[in-house]
Amino acid sequence: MDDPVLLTGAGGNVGEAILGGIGDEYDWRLMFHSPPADEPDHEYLVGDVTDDETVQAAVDGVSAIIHLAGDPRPSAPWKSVLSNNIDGTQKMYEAAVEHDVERFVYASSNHAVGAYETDERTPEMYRPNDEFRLDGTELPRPGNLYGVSKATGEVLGRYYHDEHGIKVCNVRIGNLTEGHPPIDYERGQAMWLSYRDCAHLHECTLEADYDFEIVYGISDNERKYYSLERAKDVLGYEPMDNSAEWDGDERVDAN
Ligand SMILES: NC(=O)C1=CN([C@@H]2O[C@H](COP(=O)(O)OP(=O)(O)OC[C@H]3O[C@@H](n4cnc5c(N)ncnc54)[C@H](O)[C@@H]3O)[C@@H](O)[C@H]2O)C=CC1
Ligand SMILES: O=C1O[C@H](COP(=O)(O)O)[C@@H](O)[C@H](O)[C@H]1O
Repeated sequence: MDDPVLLTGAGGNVGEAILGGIGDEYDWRLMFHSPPADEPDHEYLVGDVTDDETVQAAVDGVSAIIHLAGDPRPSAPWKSVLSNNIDGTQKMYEAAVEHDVERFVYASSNHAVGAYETDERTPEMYRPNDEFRLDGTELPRPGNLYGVSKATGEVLGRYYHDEHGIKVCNVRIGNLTEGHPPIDYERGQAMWLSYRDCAHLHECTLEADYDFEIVYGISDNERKYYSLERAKDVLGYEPMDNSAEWDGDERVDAN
């Protein structure tokens, strides 16, 4: 990839995981919401994804976008997700099409499908021997307004792909936690995404050949209710981590 890759939300947790793993592999253009404390190693700009001028400057000349910026709180109120997540994502797509960007990788969420976790299915579906799997072909089923905004971001991608041909990969990220899986949290362990798997998965989204995809972004956890088949088959994702190999913050079954 010769032209820069735009990473929005670069100062957040997912941005940190991506840059920590594949920071040296690409010519990045980073977008921050507020000025970074330390001088970044890459070209960067500061601004809001709902601001047209900033978005135009951010997108001009890039070949791909990994769009992370937004309000990540499952409890986020409508006003915030409407602006930061939905309007911000639509503006990014519009500019991407205008500037002939080849591919758009969108940070969707487990919360776009959170309401599949019904009282009848839980907590068994968080456990290794349960066979219930979501695979990305199911309809969105959000359990909160944040999830509604993430599902809407996926649908925006569907529209911009179908109408304008941009390659789109929606990554329904699980629970990104650094170092070890979430502790005493079965749901989080079932959808753990380690930092190194997060970086590798995003590298796959930048390299693989696809048109429009919805994949799950989790590690290869023994206990899981999201299928990784699509991410493996289409993107070539080869996750290295598994929450079942951990007892709290201790690795009990090292690779
Ligand atoms: N961390 C996780 O486990 C998961 C994260 N995600 C998604 O991944 C993305 C990144 O999440 P995190 O890094 O965890 O969150 P974060 O809060 O650490 O990072 C988000 C970044 O976006 C920036 N931002 C927010 N609104 C903005 C706006 N209007 N304009 C420009 N920048 C803005 C924030 O300043 C922040 O640096 C989010 O879209 C979130 O919904 C989805 C599922 C799980
Ligand atoms: O989309 C997200 O999901 C993760 C996991 O959800 P949780 O409700 O089990 O905590 C969340 O931690 C993250 O903040 C959010 O952006």
